[in-house]
Amino acid sequence: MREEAEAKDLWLEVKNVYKTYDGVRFVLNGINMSVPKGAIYGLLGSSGCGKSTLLNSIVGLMQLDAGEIRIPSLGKKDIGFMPQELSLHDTMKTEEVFYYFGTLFEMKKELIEERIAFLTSLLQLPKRKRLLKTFSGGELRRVSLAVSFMHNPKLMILDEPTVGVDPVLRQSIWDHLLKLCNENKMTIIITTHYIEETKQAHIVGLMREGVLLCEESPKSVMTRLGCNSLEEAFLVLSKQQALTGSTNQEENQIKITKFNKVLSPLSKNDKLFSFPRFKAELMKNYFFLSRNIPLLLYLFGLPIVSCLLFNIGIGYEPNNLRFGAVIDDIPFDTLTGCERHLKEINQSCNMDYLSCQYLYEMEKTNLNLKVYDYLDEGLEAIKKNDIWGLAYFPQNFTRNLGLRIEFGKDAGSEAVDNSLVDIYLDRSNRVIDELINLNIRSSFRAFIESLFSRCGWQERASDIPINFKKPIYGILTPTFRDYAAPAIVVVILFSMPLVYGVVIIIEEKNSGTTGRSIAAGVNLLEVLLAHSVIQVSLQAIQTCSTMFMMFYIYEFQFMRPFLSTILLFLQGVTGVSLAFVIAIACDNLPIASACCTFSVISSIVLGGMIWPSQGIHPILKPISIVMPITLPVESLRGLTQRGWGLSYPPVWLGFLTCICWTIFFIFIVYLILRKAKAKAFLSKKIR
Ligand SMILES: Nc1ncnc2c1ncn2[C@@H]1O[C@H](COP(=O)(O)OP(=O)(O)OP(=O)(O)O)[C@@H](O)[C@H]1O
Repeated sequence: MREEAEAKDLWLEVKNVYKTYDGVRFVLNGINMSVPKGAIYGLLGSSGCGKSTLLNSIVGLMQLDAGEIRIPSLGKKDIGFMPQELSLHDTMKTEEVFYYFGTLFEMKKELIEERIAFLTSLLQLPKRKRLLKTFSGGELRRVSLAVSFMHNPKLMILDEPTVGVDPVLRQSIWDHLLKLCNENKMTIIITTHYIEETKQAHIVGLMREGVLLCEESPKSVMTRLGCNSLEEAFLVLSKQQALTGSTNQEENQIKITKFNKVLSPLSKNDKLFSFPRFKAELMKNYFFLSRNIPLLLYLFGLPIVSCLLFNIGIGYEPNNLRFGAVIDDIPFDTLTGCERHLKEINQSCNMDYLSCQYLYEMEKTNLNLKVYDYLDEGLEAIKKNDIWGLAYFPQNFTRNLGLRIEFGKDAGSEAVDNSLVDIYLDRSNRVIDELINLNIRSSFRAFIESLFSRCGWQERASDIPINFKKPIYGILTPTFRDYAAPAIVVVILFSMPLVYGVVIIIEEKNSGTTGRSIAAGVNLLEVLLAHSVIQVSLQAIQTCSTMFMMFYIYEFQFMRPFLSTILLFLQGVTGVSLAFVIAIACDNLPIASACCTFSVISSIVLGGMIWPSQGIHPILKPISIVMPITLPVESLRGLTQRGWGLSYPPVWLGFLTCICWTIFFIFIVYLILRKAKAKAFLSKKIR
């Protein structure tokens, strides 16, 4: 086969190729094409006839349904490809684009500079320091054309390079192409809408509805059909095709099911990994990131802002909670009256007005008391949301409580029953309800302690006989913030790379940048490795800034700093690898965003941030345990709050979880990429 093509001196042969996107209509419908060495091959056809599909299939970015592409003597490095769309990051400068492709093609710096100077003058490119996003459409096409010339390839594949270019420049591009063919024996395949300009080509292929209607020199086709222009010849051939109806869509449908999926030889890379290509990718990612100030602010600012918000917004006790009281056992009907009385009793052992004494302690908490005259009035206030609850002191409360305190176990049941304070609550808000409950109990203890102290009785005898000693781990009075802090740190570091990675990779994919790089020789391993290096570096910075905020500025308990840092870093790497899975598997940004949101929300809900994983429903428990953040959160608690080391199972299980998930995600990425379909998918926007 190879010998056959070489014998004919063909650089490229396309044999009987078929391609359908929807399984119904054939965009390429049995195309045969032969491109001799050193020729300009003009591929002509109306919009949508399949030209770009054919070119993309030739450079290996698309899978064919049947047929064969033969490129016997050329590798990826020998091809210069200019896709129909720009497929370059528009936040890069012209010179950066040149350096990116130059590095990728392993060109020396001097040679790159030489080519920049030459191509800038030939194609009248704008200044090399300008960002692509400031260019007009025509200027962008010229830059795109220039980079495909960059490395003096043997075969140029140009998809509409002259669109939007003024006629004089168009002619000079054609002159240059002819010169390259004549002097350098370069072979060029060029598609264009301007049919007449292909008169200068050595061969024209006229394409319609996925079929090549003819393939011969412009002169020969015009002579054969007796036409004065190529435009006219194309019209005649199109009419003939319409009359014979030679597209045979149904027949082909049957044929194709028998064929295997076909890829161009150019889809293969010479090496699994090349350092210059990796370096070029790294360079491109760096340029992209360094130009994107909002993105940088997001990446470096968000961990800090999240920590700030967490510390400002979460865990502080709600204060000024409105609470009512109805006092039926004493003549004072306002708190002011109570206060006046309390001043009178001063430090004495006074057993009068005990409801007042209790309310006085209650007011010292974060309850904002309001006294009502009647119980109904107070209950109405709860219903109207004026107060969160109400304490009702029945008649003779003071006398009965006094009896209860004085006679203890000998106090009669009447004294016990009538010394109760009735509490009515709006329990619709669990957190506030718990807080009010706590305040009611703690102020009662304070009131009894104060009474015992003033009466010279053993103060401690009034307390419940339970003594909380200094905690073995943790602090004496932990708050919700202490509980949630390790989880929020893990969630931040897991979700940050997730969002960033997915957005960047999908954006690159959809803009065709990845596809163009792949056509130029980069492989997906290099693309992902370059992204990994950038992401892991960002991850390291984000880990340090998050830890600085939480453990240095906000002084959360922090033991085992080294192991904690490693764990958090690994957690971020898990996020990066999950980002790769989502970005490669998902078709578009909204679906990918939904996947990210789901991953983050399920991690927060099931990962032990809001509620301990030990209390999760038995059905969800196994899922919760294997979630990427559940065990790492426990591990971080063990490290920072208990000072445990790697020998403790809760600690090493966290590390193991991160490592296992990372390996699993990388394996999924590998499986997806192994499918040739993914290659076409990655470049689906290259048109
Ligand atoms: N990814 C895709 N999924 C589905 N259909 C597609 C896809 N890409 C192209 N097509 C369809 O295939 C047909 C051929 O498209 P192609 O881009 O190859 O045409 P073309 O000849 O290059 O057109 P133009 O000159 O306008 O660029 C069109 O009808 C187009 O809508």
